[in-house]
Amino acid sequence: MQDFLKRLPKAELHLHIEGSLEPELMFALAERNGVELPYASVEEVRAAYEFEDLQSFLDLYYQGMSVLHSADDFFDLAMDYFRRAHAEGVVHVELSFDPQAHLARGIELDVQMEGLGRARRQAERELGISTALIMSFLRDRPAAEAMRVFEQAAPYWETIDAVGLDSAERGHPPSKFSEVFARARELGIPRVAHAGEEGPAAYIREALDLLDVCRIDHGVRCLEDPALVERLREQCIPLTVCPLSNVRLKVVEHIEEHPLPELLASGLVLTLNSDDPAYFGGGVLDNYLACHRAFAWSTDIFASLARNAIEVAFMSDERRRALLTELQVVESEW
Ligand SMILES: Nc1ncnc2[nH]cnc12
Ligand SMILES: [Zn+2]
Repeated sequence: MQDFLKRLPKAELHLHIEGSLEPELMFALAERNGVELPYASVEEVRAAYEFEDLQSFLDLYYQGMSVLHSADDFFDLAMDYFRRAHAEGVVHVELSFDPQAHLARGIELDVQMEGLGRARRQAERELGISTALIMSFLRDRPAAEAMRVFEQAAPYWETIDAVGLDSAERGHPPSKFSEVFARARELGIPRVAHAGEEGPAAYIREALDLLDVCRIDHGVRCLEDPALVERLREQCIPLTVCPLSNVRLKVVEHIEEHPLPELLASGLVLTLNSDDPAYFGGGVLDNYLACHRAFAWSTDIFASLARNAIEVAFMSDERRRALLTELQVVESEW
């Protein structure tokens, strides 16, 4: 099974590129940029990754990304991740990034976009990985700031595949960002949003009704509202589920208690993703393997999860056809 899961062509739809910053690279970039870290060693960083909830993780996540200064730093961050993902059989990565978190530290959007853009092109050329870029807005900061940043990003709208919504969920409902997302819609830019990770099922409804999103990131708390589950099923709204993240952020206590089996039984379109692989104990393959250990699913179920991700990804029809064929080959050879 391990071999099968590795060979499956996996598309990752929910990945914060800043959350892929491994402690080794964090130290290297801190030295490159003269940033002082509150840790003496890589081991000490890893030992600090004990989270009580989403906010306790976000505190370290924002601190960690303070080592990113130049376009080369963003390039190294993304390339480092693309190489690891490639080794796990990931063929398509949709990376989210948090422009406001970097702008607030004085790192210009041009710097962020240059580094990430260069890494995307190199990954496509050297690793054969296709990529999409999701510009995420921080829901715990003012909506007016998100709007300013989005307008400032006008020169890059063509290279942005979607806008997203992330950071501290509780107390920051999707409705706060109605205008920003309406602007994205007006421009023809697709929309996704974190909802129902720590926040209530009502936030998922809001994301659908007010932000007109085509996917929900996490969404696991939809199960608290059976009518909503039925709506998600009927409208085929995909959930980008991140099981290891949910365990590490105590959305669930143990992976065995994760609602994935119930979500599956409800007929929802599900995908498996890593969220913040450097902080939560592994990449996409580790998430597939964790589900294998916890739920002993058949190869058919894993193949259908991988197929869902390819089917709902932001990619060209030609690329989608090629990856679906690749998936079929792996399935038939197994
Ligand atoms: N799991 C998560 N939820 C919300 N915002 C995030 N930013 C990075 N990871 C996140
Ligand atoms: Zn996330």
